[in-house]
Amino acid sequence: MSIRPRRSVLYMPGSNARALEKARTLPADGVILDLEDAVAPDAKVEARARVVETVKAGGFGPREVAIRINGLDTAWGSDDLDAAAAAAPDAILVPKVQEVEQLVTVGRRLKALGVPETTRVWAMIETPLAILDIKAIALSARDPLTRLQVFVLGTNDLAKETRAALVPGRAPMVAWLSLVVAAARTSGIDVLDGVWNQFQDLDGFKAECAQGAQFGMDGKTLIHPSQIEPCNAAFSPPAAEVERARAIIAAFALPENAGKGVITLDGRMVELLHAEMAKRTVALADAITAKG
Ligand SMILES: CC(C)(COP(=O)(O)OP(=O)(O)OC[C@H]1O[C@@H](n2cnc3c(N)ncnc32)[C@H](O)[C@@H]1OP(=O)(O)O)[C@@H](O)C(=O)NCCC(=O)NCCSC(=O)C[C@H](O)C(=O)O
Ligand SMILES: [Mg+2]
Repeated sequence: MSIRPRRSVLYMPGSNARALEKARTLPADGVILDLEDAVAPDAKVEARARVVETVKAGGFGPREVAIRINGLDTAWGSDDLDAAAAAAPDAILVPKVQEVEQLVTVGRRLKALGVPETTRVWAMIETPLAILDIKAIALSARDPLTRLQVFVLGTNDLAKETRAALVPGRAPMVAWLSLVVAAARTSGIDVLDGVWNQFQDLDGFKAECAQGAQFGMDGKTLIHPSQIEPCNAAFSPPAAEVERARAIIAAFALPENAGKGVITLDGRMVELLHAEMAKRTVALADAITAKG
């Protein structure tokens, strides 16, 4: 089982040269070089050129690199997509995806441009229509044309579009967040939680990381470097969980348990499904260790 950790993915405005420079050294699992909401209209064209140059220059090591383009219904989206395609990052993040057709359009363009299949598509889930049509959007990942790999929650836009409050604990959004995770799991899509805006409130941030991890999300999107380390910790399997997972795998490998579907380990029932979960936990832990 091969897993790419996506615990922490840091946005940086494409217009901020200093931030882009730091992208190669920060301990985030990934970075999103943003051309959309973090960049003012007057700075969009210059930011696009800077982001493309940055990605082409490489040097990101194990960090996954995504470019967030503007929507294809804006004045910049089409040129952003062509420019991002030429830079061939690990992923192109499409904002405000709310119907499958948007992903098909992007997939067709990448194919027509001959972009290597290693460049995948990530979709921002941040509108009411996306939430209501999340099953169809997730299932579209089964068509290789879409290259769909990751859902990125846009909780700020969700708050804007629905008028739901952004409050600690996120009670107004809980149903949407867990629905997105369930849909993603139908089609092998990873889920990144939305950002925590009050970046100086690290306790609040840690609580939201823990909540995202409990929902089953794979990681969280970030806005400030100070959020990276606590986020990595929150989305890494705890040592005790990894130890227990290794014990479960070892127990099922014992000759006396051969062919069994259920066993007892330390007074608890353990089924083969727990062994499958344990293998994933160990694979994730090993992938994190391998990153160094
Ligand atoms: C939020 C910020 C504007 C704060 O900036 P600032 O006050 O300058 O931060 P600091 O002085 O504390 O910075 C300290 C050093 O860290 C570097 N830094 C800061 N932020 C980043 C970053 N994101 N990436 C890389 N490096 C960063 C500074 O350069 C300083 O470095 P040094 O010079 O060496 O001391 C700012 O953090 C920021 O712009 N964050 C990103 C904002 C962003 O990208 N927003 C868009 C994505 S969020 C979104 O759109 C969500 C979604 O769509 C939704 O709907 O919810
Ligand atoms: Mg948004």
